[in-house]
Amino acid sequence: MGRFELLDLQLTYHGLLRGFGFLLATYWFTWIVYARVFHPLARFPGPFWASVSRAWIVRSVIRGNPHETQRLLHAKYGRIVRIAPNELAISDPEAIKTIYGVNSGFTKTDFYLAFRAPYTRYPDHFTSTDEKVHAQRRRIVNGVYNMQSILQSEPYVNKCTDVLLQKFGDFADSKSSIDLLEWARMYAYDVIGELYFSKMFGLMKANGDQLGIMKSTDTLIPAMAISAVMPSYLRSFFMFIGVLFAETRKALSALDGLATTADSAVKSHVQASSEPDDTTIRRTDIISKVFNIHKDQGEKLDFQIDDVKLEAFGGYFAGSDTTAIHLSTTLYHILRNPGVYAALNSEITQATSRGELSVPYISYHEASKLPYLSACIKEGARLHPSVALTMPRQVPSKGCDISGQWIPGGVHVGINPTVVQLDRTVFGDDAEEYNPDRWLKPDADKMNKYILQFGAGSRMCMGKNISLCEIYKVIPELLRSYRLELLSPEKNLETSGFWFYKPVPMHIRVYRK
Ligand code: HEM
Repeated sequence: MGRFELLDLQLTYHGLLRGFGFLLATYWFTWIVYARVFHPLARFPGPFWASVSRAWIVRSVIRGNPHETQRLLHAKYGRIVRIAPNELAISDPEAIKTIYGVNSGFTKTDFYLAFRAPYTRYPDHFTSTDEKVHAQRRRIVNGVYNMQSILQSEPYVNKCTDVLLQKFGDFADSKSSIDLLEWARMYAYDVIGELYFSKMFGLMKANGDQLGIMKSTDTLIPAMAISAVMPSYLRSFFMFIGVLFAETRKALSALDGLATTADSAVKSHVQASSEPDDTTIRRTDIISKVFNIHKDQGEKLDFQIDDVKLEAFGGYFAGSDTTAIHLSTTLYHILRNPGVYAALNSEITQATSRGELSVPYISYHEASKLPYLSACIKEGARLHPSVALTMPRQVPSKGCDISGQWIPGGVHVGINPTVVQLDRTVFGDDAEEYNPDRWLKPDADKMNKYILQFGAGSRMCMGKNISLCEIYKVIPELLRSYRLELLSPEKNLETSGFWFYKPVPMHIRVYRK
């Protein structure tokens, strides 16, 4: 090739690059002018970069503190903040009903698709975005999750509590300190194992993770949360890159292990149900009840074995860490406030001596009648909800009015429980403090509708009763047998928030009473 031809080629190449650069700059310039001036959300305040690109929200989630950022944003900009070109974060407590109320017409956004397991026949309840399909599928299993049904599983929860109490006894004797969050997690995972996989995963017995199942959610949930806030066209690429990392592959193979456990749990039901002499395993746990729906009405409802397994996976993903966070942070706040701890202890001691709390197992019904315990648990959920991101919904096409502002249809809006549950107009000037007494005042019930800990409306948490059953039972059980002490009560709770609002390790010491 001659010298002039090479020069020509270089010029063409540079020309192309310049042309491409020019086009990109023009596109960005036009987009920024549109997003800032002409977009239907242009009048809403918020950080500049959030108004022009989703990169801002992705960065905020990668940093693991969207809850803190959003609180600061609302303090600076007010009740409605633009957190992405087409998305608003809302802090107005009255908007909970508008957005999440039954028949509000708001639907879950594509945010949730990032959490969906691939290749399922129907979407799982949590990620379902079609309200009609969601209502149909949820109706099939709803009865399994009402409190009456859940309480038939109390003996399985007691079994797990037994192991936890034994372990705490060992820690008391060996005078070793333990991480409250880690033990709450092992307990919550083992309960899910017992209820959905017909046996504990064995985490508490082994003093640590088994099959990598806790590590698996530690890896996958943050990745899913980051993926959920990015533009949907980038997600597959992001997930593909993720799979190149050994950590992600390990997390996925732990899920394979779980699938095998689910398979064998379901298989034992299939086998037992085909035995003629009625020697069916008469467990009254969740997997058995869900399996029985399949057995009795599977064809009519199109509820197959795979749907039974999907239910088990839902419990594992949605019901373990959420419960552990609620349990451990509530205990943390009780221990950190000596007055609260003393009052709760006295309530438990007196109720036990009056014969109102059974030995060896406190029942849910008994525990739920203790007013101060209830107040402590509600206050724990309020001050430290388990979810740290806005729960986004799409505004119905007719648009809506929120906080006195008109919001057009199609826009994504959401409320972050960690923001709204600290609202001073509802909870008072001490909203950032742990004060169970606020729930004992005569008109306290009015505050219930501003609690988003378990979501709201038709998308309200399905496993709420499972978690409440665990938490109401295990807290008085632990405090009745042991004195717990925080190792560093002066330290504030540090947290990270990738969808789940996780505290960092909280070390405690255990003493026998
Ligand atoms: C303290 C424990 C728990 C907390 C704080 C919690 C929190 C939540 C929240 C906030 C939502 C609504 C999410 C949204 O609208 O974006 C939700 C939904 C859900 N939760 Fe829970 N959850 C807990 C325990 C459980 C358990 C034990 C299960 C086990 C089955 C479970 C299963 C689900 C399911 C299936 C949904 C989706 C419901 C639907 O859309 O129909 N959760 N949960």
